Order: sequence, then C-alpha cells, then structure tokens
Amino acid sequence: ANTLAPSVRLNNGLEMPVIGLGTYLANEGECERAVRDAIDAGYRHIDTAYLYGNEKEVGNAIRSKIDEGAIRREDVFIVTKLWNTFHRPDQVEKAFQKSFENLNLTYIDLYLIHFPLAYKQVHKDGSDRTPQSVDDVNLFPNVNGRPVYDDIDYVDTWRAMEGLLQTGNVRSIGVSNFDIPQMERLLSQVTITPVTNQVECHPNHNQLPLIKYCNDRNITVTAYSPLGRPYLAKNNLAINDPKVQAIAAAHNKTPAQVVLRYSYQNGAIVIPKSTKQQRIKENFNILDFSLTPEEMNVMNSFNNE
Ligand SMILES: NC(=O)C1=CN([C@@H]2O[C@H](COP(=O)(O)OP(=O)(O)OC[C@H]3O[C@@H](n4cnc5c(N)ncnc54)[C@H](OP(=O)(O)O)[C@@H]3O)[C@@H](O)[C@H]2O)C=CC1
Ligand SMILES: O=C1CO[C@H](CO)[C@@H](O)[C@@H]1O
Repeated sequence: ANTLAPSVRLNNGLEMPVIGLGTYLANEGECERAVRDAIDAGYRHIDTAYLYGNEKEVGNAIRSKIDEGAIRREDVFIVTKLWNTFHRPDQVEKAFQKSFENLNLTYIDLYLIHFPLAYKQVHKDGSDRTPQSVDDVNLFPNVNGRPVYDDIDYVDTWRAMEGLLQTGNVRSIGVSNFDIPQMERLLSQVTITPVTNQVECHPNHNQLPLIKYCNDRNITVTAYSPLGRPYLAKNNLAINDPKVQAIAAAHNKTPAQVVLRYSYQNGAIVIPKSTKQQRIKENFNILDFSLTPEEMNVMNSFNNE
C-alpha cells in the first residue's frame, strides 16, 4: 500500500489531508481516471467545484474505489464550492444540493464559498425567465464581457452556509479567495469560523501574511494553483527557474516537487492538478525531504508582492 499524506486537524476537530488533487480543467473523459490514479497514488483529498463541471466524474471515481474495497468513504476528504451566481441566502441550499447530488457520496467533507463576490443570477438561454434549476443558470453573466455583479454580502451567504451544517450532508464549511480585510470582517460578524481559506499560493505569490493571519486564528490555508499554473507561461515562474532546478537536483527531486514543498513548509495544504499519472505521483511525493532555511530564502525571492 502507498504511504498516505498526514492530515491537519481543523478548527472543528475533523482532519484534512495536507495534499489534495486539483481538478480544474480535468475534463470529461479524463477526470474520473485521474481521480482513480490519485487514490492509487495515496491521495485522500480531492478538490472540485460546481464551476468545473466534473463533480459527477469525481463522485464516480470515488464510488468505484469504495466499491473495489480500496477505500472507505471516511478515508477521503471531498471539497466542492458554491459558485458566485448562488450567493443569495435562499439559493445556497439549492446549489449545495445540486453539488451533493452530482457527487453522490453520502456526505461532502467541505463546502467553500468560491469567491467573496456575487454574480447576478440570470437564465443561460439569455431570456428574462427565472432559472428553474441550478443548471439553468448562466455562470458568467456579463454585459460586453464585463461581469454583472449582485449586491449580496458574503456575510449573509456565510450564514446560509452555516445552516447547511445542520443537514448533516456537509461536515465543514470554508471560504476561498478571501483577503485579510475580508477575513477580518467575516470573523467579526459570524459564529462559525471557516476551517480553511483556499487561495492562490505558490512561490511567486507566497501568501506569507495571509497564512500567518489564518494560522494564528486556527484557520488552515489551502494553496490553489500551487505550481503557479505553468501553462500560463508567466515570466519568472519559480518552476521554470534555474535556481529551483539546482535546488531540485540537490535533493534528487523535480522543480515541481520543490515548489510544492515550499508552500507546504510555509504551512499551506497543497492541491496540485494533473491528469497525467506520472505527475500525479510526482506531485504527491514531497514529504520525504525538506528545504533548508537557505533554500527557503531562495524560494522567498520569487514572491512579487
Ligand atoms: N478556489 C479557486 O478559486 C481556485 C481553485 N483551484 C483549485 O486548485 C487546483 C490546482 O490549481 P491549478 O489552477 O489547476 O494549477 P496548478 O498550479 O496545479 O497547475 C496545473 C497545471 O500544471 C501542470 N502540471 C501538473 N503537475 C506538473 C508537474 N509535476 N510538472 C509540470 N507541470 C505540471 C498540469 O498539466 P497536466 O494536467 O497536463 O499534468 C496543469 O496544466 C485546481 O485544479 C482547482 O482544484 C484553482 C484555481 C482557482
Ligand atoms: O476555481 C477556479 C479555477 O480557475 C478559474 C479560472 O481562472 C477560476 O475562475 C476559478 O476560481
């Protein structure tokens, strides 16, 4: 059997594995196999979202692994997210229910507010009709390419998220893409503290102040785009840099592993996405080495804030 990643204890007492599989752009036909490969490689945490359109495939993969006897439901941590068009408090349960049905997994471990901003809810057919179901909603309402926002306070959305815990269908709730002032405002007004804040986090955007802010309050930070999305070909991306290649060579690791290890050593949970079996394994294999303080300093130099 594969070695599993350790878990962190969340502020509600539940445990969340420190490495998860990302699934944004894990498309139809490849997502299910990638999730199965990840379970085989030792991953016990999968990150999806209603937005990604692959919740059914994620659920199918997990159920097939449960049916095979490879895992039990309680061995895996499944995360999905509330999209921006469903922030109205009376829409939150409906949107959750849709994700819950798509995943079809007895319960969901963690449900996140995907962004601290709301989009207006309009029908995807372009008419003025009120959408009758979640799948009727245009996920990117826009006028001439500009998003159409709705004036809904994320504090009100959060209170509806709190209500979901009563159903027993979701065990933890959290947020995503919240900055420190937004966290501060949320925490000052609500009773249940988010278990995590999932944010963009990699050497070029290392989020050290946010990690400290959250960890001081017993909130984990989940690092999304932890490789820095190499396909966007940004300048100065750590994963492509000779200094990172040298650090990797010194540890007999790959640049991707060094980049993931860096955010992990900074205290973040990492959720790299890959649909390639070899990379899925590679990205998981970051727990058997550590970066020295000098190497961490080199990695810190990529931060561009
Ligand atoms: N809450 C939010 O708003 C957001 C959440 N997320 C979540 O975080 C996850 C990860 O972030 P994501 O944006 O996908 O970006 P990542 O930083 O994880 O990069 C993924 C890209 O890197 C490639 N890749 C994977 N492994 C390696 C490797 N070892 N070496 C070189 N290239 C590699 C993948 O290609 P290939 O698949 O071909 O291997 C893919 O193109 C998402 O999938 C999603 O679940 C992401 C963005 C926003
Ligand atoms: O989760 C996500 C995946 O990436 C998308 C495109 O950048 C984001 O909009 C979204 O937050």
